[in-house]
Amino acid sequence: MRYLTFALGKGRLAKKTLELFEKIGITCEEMKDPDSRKLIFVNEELKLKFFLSKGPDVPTYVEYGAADIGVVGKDTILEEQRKLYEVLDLGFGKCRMCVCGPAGARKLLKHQELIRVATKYPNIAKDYFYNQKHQTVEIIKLNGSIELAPIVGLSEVIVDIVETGSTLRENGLEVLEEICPLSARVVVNQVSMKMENERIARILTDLKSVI
Ligand SMILES: Nc1ncnc2c1ncn2[C@@H]1O[C@H](COP(=O)(O)OP(=O)(O)OP(=O)(O)O)[C@@H](O)[C@H]1O
Ligand SMILES: O=P(O)(O)OC[C@H]1O[C@H](OP(=O)(O)OP(=O)(O)O)[C@H](O)[C@@H]1O
Repeated sequence: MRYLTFALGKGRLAKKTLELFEKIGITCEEMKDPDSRKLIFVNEELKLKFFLSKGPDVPTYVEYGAADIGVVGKDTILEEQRKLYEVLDLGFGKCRMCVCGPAGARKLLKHQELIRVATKYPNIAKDYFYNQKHQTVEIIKLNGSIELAPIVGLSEVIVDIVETGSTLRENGLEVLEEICPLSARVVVNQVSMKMENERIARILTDLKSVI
């Protein structure tokens, strides 16, 4: 039997993902060591391998078949636009993709003005403004602390993740429009889905029974 390989994002979703796998009897003790710098872990008995990558790289590993299965946020799936199957909503990592800014920016959106949009998610922002709202905007790609952009005058609004809303509140910003709800999803390589259908289907059934 060949190894089934799982790609997990090493950020916020990792702990809950491992807890969920543990509930269905898939454990990888080694992965829980917070001091470890090791990136790939093997469970010989179950013939499974797990590796930790940057979240946005999970869909890449899965598309190319370097991983059979991945767990990643819906935001990353939408942004990366990789060829894969999204098969299960795990129901954790819940948050929303939103257009945010100071209250005063509301009228700029309403009047479809040519505004600047700062974001870590340029593809999601483009799709929302160009295809859904038919509003021409300038997209400015940032890599983090997106809420800074409207405060320092880099952009009028941002497209970013909102979970509790604390970051917005503490910076005098608010949700202006909601783009879509987000949560952690299981993704599967398109060839693995056929070649390893039985094993993958069993894992998905087990996961569904505990979420
Ligand atoms: N408050 C939140 N902020 C950001 N992401 C969240 C939040 N709540 C849940 N998530 C989900 O967790 C996923 C992982 O987020 P995390 O911040 O750990 O890594 P990342 O932003 O993908 O990568 P990095 O921070 O290393 O650039 C996100 O893609 C999103 O789906
Ligand atoms: O609604 P809240 O609960 O405040 O969470 C949302 C914030 O958390 C994320 O940032 P993160 O901590 O990943 O830092 P980053 O902006 O540097 O990526 C996200 O980009 C928001 O800034």
